[in-house]
Amino acid sequence: PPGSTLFNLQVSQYFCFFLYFTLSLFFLFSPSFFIPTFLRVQFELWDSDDPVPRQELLKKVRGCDGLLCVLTEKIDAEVLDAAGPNLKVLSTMSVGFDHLSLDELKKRGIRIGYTPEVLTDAVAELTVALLLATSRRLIEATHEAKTGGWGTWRTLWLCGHELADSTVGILGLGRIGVAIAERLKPFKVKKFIYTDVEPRPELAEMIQAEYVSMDELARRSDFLAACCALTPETQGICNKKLFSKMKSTSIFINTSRGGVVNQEDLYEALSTGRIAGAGLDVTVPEPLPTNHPLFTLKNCVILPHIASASYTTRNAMSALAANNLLAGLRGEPMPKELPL
Ligand SMILES: O=C(O)[C@H](O)CO
Repeated sequence: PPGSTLFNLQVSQYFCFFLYFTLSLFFLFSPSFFIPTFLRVQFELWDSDDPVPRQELLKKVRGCDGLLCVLTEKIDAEVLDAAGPNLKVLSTMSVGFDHLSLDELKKRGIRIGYTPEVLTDAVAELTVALLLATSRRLIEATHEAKTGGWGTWRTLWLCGHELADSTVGILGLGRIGVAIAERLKPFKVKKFIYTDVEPRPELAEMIQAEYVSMDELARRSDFLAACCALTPETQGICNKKLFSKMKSTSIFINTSRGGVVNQEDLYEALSTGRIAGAGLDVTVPEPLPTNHPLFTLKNCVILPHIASASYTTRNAMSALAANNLLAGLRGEPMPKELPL
């Protein structure tokens, strides 16, 4: 009878069926049903490997709902003002976010996607390669071999420093620091030490790393790898004070951001033999001018910011960046969202 639970149940069953049927027909005959979501987004592509010129970016970003950028684009108040109030999502194809004005983005309620984890293996691998190239003087050695410097076998010629029995220090322990240590362990490293704003017990346990002060990190490390993000706190943190405490046989490696190093201080430390060598994948500025003093040093190996440059990783980064953007535009949780 009307009013009873059974009636309500039947009515709601009929209603659900009707709804289901109507919606099915609608989707079946709606052209948009056959179009994947990404095609329903209108987008403009900067189809070049060179960075988009600033003026072009300021012009093209106007009225956009989302923006996908790489680390060469400085996303600051000027870009966000040019974009206007439509902009809801920013997706950067990078794990680093020092090119983004976080305060400005937060103020405007713009969500941010980034690409951690997918590049950890590639960056760790390159860091190890750079460390070995620097400590075993590979670049100098190939140069000597090619240019006639290779004479008879000589006892101390091109001797470097080995990892076996060494202490490796990590400045800023995160996923990448752990991945570097995991790869270095088979080289018979004796001890891993690290410093950070606070101890990171879960990560440290994975590599049996000891938490130490910055001073101790400098004094004890035979190899010191900077793996920290560039923040106002870490800006120029690898400076004269740090280098002056390091062993004269130690090797400094940086695959994080050039801004964490005071390059004048590093030049002095390297040119005076205060430390044995440095391997840098990142510098300030990028590209580093070819007449920069650091390029004159044999004990400094400089790479052009290629730590994540493997086909697999760059593909994974771009897919993740696109998926972050689409999820953000749909108002859904992003696969990797930067908490603000
Ligand atoms: O921040 C990053 O993602 C790296 O520096 C480049 O891959």
